[in-house]
Amino acid sequence: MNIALLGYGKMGKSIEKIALERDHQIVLKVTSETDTFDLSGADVAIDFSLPSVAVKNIKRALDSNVPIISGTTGWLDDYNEVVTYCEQREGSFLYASNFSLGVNLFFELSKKLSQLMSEFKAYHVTMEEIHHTQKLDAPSGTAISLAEAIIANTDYTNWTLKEAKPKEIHIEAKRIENTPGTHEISYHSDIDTISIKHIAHSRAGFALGALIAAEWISDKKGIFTMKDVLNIG
Ligand SMILES: NC(=O)C1=CN([C@@H]2O[C@H](COP(=O)(O)OP(=O)(O)OC[C@H]3O[C@@H](n4cnc5c(N)ncnc54)[C@H](OP(=O)(O)O)[C@@H]3O)[C@@H](O)[C@H]2O)C=CC1
Ligand SMILES: O=C(O)C1=N[C@H](C(=O)O)C[C@H](O)C1
Repeated sequence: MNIALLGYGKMGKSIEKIALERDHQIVLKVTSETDTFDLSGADVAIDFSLPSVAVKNIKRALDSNVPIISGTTGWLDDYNEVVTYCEQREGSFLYASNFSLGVNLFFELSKKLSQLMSEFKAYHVTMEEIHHTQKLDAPSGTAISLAEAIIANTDYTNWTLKEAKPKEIHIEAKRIENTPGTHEISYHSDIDTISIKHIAHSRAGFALGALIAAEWISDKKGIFTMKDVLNIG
């Protein structure tokens, strides 16, 4: 497969390594230094760039009729607009806040736990996410996905980085050098705490998941999520 990398930073480079191992070719690498680019030689585009440029990149790929997956976080206020743009062009688009198999299993585990815990009002939920210090957005896209799923399955109404009021989920976003991504969800009562935690040991899981998604979407039309790719949930 001929792959265009829209963003060639920490994730773009991790994806390149695994792509070459899987016999794909990288035909384009776009960075902040790139003035103009041509996607005509690409079978699929993979966007891991910046919150401020992701929407423009995704639209560029859709305009070129190239299937696009995006892992960039922090731009989701524009998600519905991108979906409409994709539908109008009958294109192919997949966004995931986290491409790793482990986190996608963790999403399912958290959903089931939230359904169980919603009956037990003595417990309240909090979340902690830890990432490297270069991360631009907080909370992480993964933490937002986790919180939104809890909200959909319980009486919680919203998440906050500030002190939580009743029915709010407090998310603590910590930044520590060289931390690829850790997410922990805890249900606290006066008597005890129940926690589940996912720790990424490297970026390899995100990169492998992104490539699997790129391979999967390359011959499809529509708007997808990792649930479609992994067939879980
Ligand atoms: N969904 C998931 O599974 C994961 C998502 N992420 C998300 O992916 C994004 C990227 O992460 P990461 O690789 O660590 O970040 P980096 O900062 O390491 O890389 C960002 C890249 O985007 C490039 N860039 C800047 N401007 C543009 C532009 N206009 N068009 C295209 N590329 C541009 C940068 O260029 P330059 O090199 O010149 O600075 C750089 O190469 C973040 O939003 C992060 O949260 C990260 C890991 C997993
Ligand atoms: O910026 C990162 O590094 C990561 N970002 C994603 C997020 O915001 O959830 C996924 C992963 O945790 C790494």
